[in-house]
Amino acid sequence: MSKTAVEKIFSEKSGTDSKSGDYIVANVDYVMANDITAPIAIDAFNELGMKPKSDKIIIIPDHFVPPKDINSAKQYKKSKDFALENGTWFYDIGHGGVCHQVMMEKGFAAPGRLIAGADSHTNTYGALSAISTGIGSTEAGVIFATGKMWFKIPETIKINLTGKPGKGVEGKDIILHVLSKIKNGGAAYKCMEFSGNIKYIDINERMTMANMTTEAGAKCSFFDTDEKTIEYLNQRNTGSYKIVKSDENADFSQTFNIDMNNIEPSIAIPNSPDNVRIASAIHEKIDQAYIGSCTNGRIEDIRKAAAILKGRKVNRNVRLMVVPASQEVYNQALREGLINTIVEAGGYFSGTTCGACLGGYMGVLGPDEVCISSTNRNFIGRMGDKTSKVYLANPSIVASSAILGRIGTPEEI
Ligand SMILES: CC(C)[C@H](C(=O)O)[C@@H](O)C(=O)O
Ligand code: SF4
Repeated sequence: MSKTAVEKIFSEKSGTDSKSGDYIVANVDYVMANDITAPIAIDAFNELGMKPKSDKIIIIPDHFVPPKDINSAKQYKKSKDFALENGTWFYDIGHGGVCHQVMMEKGFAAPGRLIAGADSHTNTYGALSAISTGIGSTEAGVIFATGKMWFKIPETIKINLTGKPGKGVEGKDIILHVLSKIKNGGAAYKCMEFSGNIKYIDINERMTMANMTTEAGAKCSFFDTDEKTIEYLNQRNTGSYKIVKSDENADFSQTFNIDMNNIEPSIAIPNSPDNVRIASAIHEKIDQAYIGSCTNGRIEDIRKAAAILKGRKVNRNVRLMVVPASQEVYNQALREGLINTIVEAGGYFSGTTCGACLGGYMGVLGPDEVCISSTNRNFIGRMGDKTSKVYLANPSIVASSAILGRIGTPEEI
């Protein structure tokens, strides 16, 4: 029987011959939790009175670290104590970063793996042909103890990419375009598989796209393994993995044909990531420009921002925040002199954290403030006060807007 990639991986992990719609219990390769979700998972785990499957557990404090207040210090400490006591994988402040970026960098994400994470953007590792999905914190606690979890195998929506992205079109623009078609919730409990001309899309951009499949409600995402995937994996300590792909005649629940020639640099306007407009049509005045997060806080994103900021100045009415997605990204930006460029332009460059992406700290928006952001969500109050507004765009547009003092594209500076 022909199968989709997701059907193949779930069949293998459950030792069954299953198809979409089947309920199975699967062996999970890794389970990840962060400083918000690990404390809840630990409580659930403790109730079970079992020994932890430590080699499968990865704890990555990121949301409110370095701790911003006493409560976040308690969450961080509880996560860290559990990790150290039980010998799980643990990436402390100074060694880690935003959980999804760290999962990719440290080689946990690899083709054919099944990874569960107590964070909704765990979908990101589909960029490396893994099946990875966000789960509840208490479910994560059960995987800590058993190494297994039940799943309903999702159907797969095929996103068939034709053509070639034009000038200024990045992975962010492609996924915003896809979201504008598929809509918020349009892929609920489905796998979004990107196929066709993925050769034009670099791994960092595939990560951005896989990351934002969560905003369509997708259970997971999937890109085929190609030369770019292998090149990325060869630089990481992945151990062995198995390349899996959908059969030609597999049963896809829906196919979307997207011609990348028709995609323009785009912006999601408040208050939903699927509320997408052509970037050149938006000129709103801004108070903050934010580059960071698991969506677009990678070295490639910071390079793009620095190239635009070089020799220019951030508008006096704007605070530009650049927050690398991991310590590795930070270190690389330092080596390449990108931090100098950004700081000399008047930007604020911070250590790695989720921080303002979810309105936590380090750039929270006040009443009526407007932010252009390279992150993934612009819901009401996402980055601060409920009257504040968030526009989502690629990092090049965020950097040019920081210079202009209003939303604008690199062509306008
Ligand atoms: C706090 C965390 C559980 C949450 C998520 O699950 O996605 C956060 O990362 C977010 O982006 O909103
Ligand atoms: S960077 Fe933002 S979207 Fe990503 S895990 Fe952190 S809070 Fe969630």
